[in-house]
Amino acid sequence: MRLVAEGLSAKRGEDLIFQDISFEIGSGEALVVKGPNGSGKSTLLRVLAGLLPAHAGTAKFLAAAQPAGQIGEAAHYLGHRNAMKRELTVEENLSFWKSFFGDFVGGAGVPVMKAVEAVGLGGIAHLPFGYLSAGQQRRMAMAKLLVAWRPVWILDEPTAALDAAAETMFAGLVTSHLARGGIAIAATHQPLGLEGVTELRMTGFAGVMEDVW
Ligand SMILES: Nc1ncnc2c1ncn2[C@@H]1O[C@H](COP(=O)(O)OP(=O)(O)OP(=O)(O)O)[C@@H](O)[C@H]1O
Repeated sequence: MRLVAEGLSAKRGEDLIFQDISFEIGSGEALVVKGPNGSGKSTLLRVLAGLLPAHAGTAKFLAAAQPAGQIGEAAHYLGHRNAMKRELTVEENLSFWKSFFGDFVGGAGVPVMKAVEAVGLGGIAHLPFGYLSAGQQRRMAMAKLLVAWRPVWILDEPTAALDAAAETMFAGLVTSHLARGGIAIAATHQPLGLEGVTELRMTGFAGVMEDVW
């Protein structure tokens, strides 16, 4: 199983945000995307997840005995927002996502209550999501990654609003995911505590019209 990006570039409006990004990562590997504010990290992740079109280049998910596919179909995308309904309980939210996503070929998600325990919040799944603290909400958004199997995790600032213990917990989740043969791509300013990751440094062309450079 591999992700292969070749010559990717993306625009926002008329502005070219980045150009000619290529990388390849395989099963059990992680790519950490670094760079200053506005350098295009979130834009790159959104292109990889299929939420924005690439201006040029390709990004493919390749697995044995399957035709090359879009990465988004094989991926969980955890963006800046948690994508949970405040009025529904944690359990209701996670049950919704579990049935909505279903499992991608080759793996199975864990039961909702196990996912809640895995993020260290067993005992509060009956509460409306909106009652939780910012850090607890982020942890519950991470539980979403566990309830349905997706080989690829695309994570945008996953540990923002988390305390040190939660950062360690999250590094453990990603390490387990990689050990299961998964792939992770994370944009972050904070160290994730993962070993053996490939780093992609964005420099960014934000605000520069294409014909200027
Ligand atoms: N809808 C849009 N229209 C025009 N420009 C945009 C749009 N969305 C983002 N941009 C610009 O694209 C550039 C890259 O933004 P992006 O969010 O990808 O950066 P980032 O590296 O993730 O930043 P941060 O570290 O602050 O999260 C920024 O200059 C931003 O202003």
